[in-house]
Amino acid sequence: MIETHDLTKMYGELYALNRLNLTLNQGDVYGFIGPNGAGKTTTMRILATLLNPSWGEATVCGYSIYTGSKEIRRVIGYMPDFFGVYDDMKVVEYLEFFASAYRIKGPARRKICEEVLELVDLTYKRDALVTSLSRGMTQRLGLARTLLHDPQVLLLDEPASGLDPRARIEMRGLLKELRAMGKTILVSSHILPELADICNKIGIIEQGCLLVNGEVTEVMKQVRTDIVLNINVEDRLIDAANFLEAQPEVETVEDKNGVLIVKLNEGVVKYGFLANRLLEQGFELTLFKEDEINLETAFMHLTKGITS
Ligand SMILES: Nc1ncnc2c1ncn2[C@@H]1O[C@H](COP(=O)(O)OP(=O)(O)OP(=O)(O)O)[C@@H](O)[C@H]1O
Repeated sequence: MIETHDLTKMYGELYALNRLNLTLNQGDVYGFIGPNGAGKTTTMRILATLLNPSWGEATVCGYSIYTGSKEIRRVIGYMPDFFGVYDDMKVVEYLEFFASAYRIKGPARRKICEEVLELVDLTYKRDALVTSLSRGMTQRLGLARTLLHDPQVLLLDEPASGLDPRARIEMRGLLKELRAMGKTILVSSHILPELADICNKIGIIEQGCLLVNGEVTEVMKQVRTDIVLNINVEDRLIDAANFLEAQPEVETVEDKNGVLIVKLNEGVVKYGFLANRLLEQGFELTLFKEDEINLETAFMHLTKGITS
C-alpha cells in the first residue's frame, strides 16, 4: 500500500529525511514516532504528493509519487498537523463544501456527510459554527473531512496533538474504529506509548533517519530496558507483594503509596501471566498496568531527545 525506497529530502545542507525505507501493507496501522523536527511531516507531505523529495522513490497503492499524483490523491486521506477552518460556516456545511470538492453530489453528498459526522461523534454539533468547536472536536472534524471520499489509505499527522487526556482517548478510539474498517493508516506522534497499543507496526525517526522499524512487539523489546508494572489489589496488599516477590520472573517489588511497583527481570517481555497467577491466588486486582513513564524514558534515551 505504501512503499518508500531511500526517500530523501534536503533543505540546503539539512537532511529533513535521510534514506527512508518504509513498507505498509494493506490494513497496517503504522505509528510514525519522533520528536519535533524529526521528519514526520516531511514524509507525510511527500506521500500526499504535496512536496517533492530530493531523491528516492515512493509509491502509494502502486502509484508513484512522481507520475501518479492524481491517482494517489484519490486514494488517500491526508490530515495535516495544522489546518484552517472557515469562519461563519456550520459543521455540516464545512463537510459538504469538501465533499463537493471531491465531486460527491446530491443526496449521496448529504448521506456521506451525515455518516462521517456519526463516525466521529459530531452529529450533535452538525449545526454549530466550526469556529465554536473545541480543539478535540476540530481534530475530529478534520478527520471526518479526510474520510469523505472513503480513502483506502490515511495519512494522519499528529491527530492527537494539543488534545486533553479525554480527547486523546476519544481520538484513539476513533483510530481503532478506522483500523477495524480495514484502512491502512500512517499516523504520527511524538509520544510512543500513545500509539503502541493501536498500531501493529512502529517506526521511530529522528533527524530524518529511521532508528527502529518493525512489528510493535519487536520495537517495544528494543526500546525497553526492563518492564515495570503498577499493581494494586483489594485488601491483602502485603500478601500480594510477598507472592509477587517469590515469582521467578520478578526482580523487585516496592510499595509506593499503596501501589506495588513491580520490576520484571531483563528479557521478560510478556506479563499477563502474573495477573492470572494473582487471580488464581484469590487476589482481587484493582490495578494492573505497565509503567508508561518507564517506556517514555526508554524512548527519550533512544532518541536522545535531539531535535533537528
Ligand atoms: N520548508 C522548509 N525549509 C527548511 N527547512 C525545513 C522546511 N520544512 C521542514 N524543514 C526542516 O526539516 C526538518 C524536518 O521537519 P518536519 O516538519 O518534517 O518534522 P516533524 O517530525 O514533522 O516535526 P514536528 O513534530 O515538529 O511537526 C526540520 O529540521 C525542519 O526544520
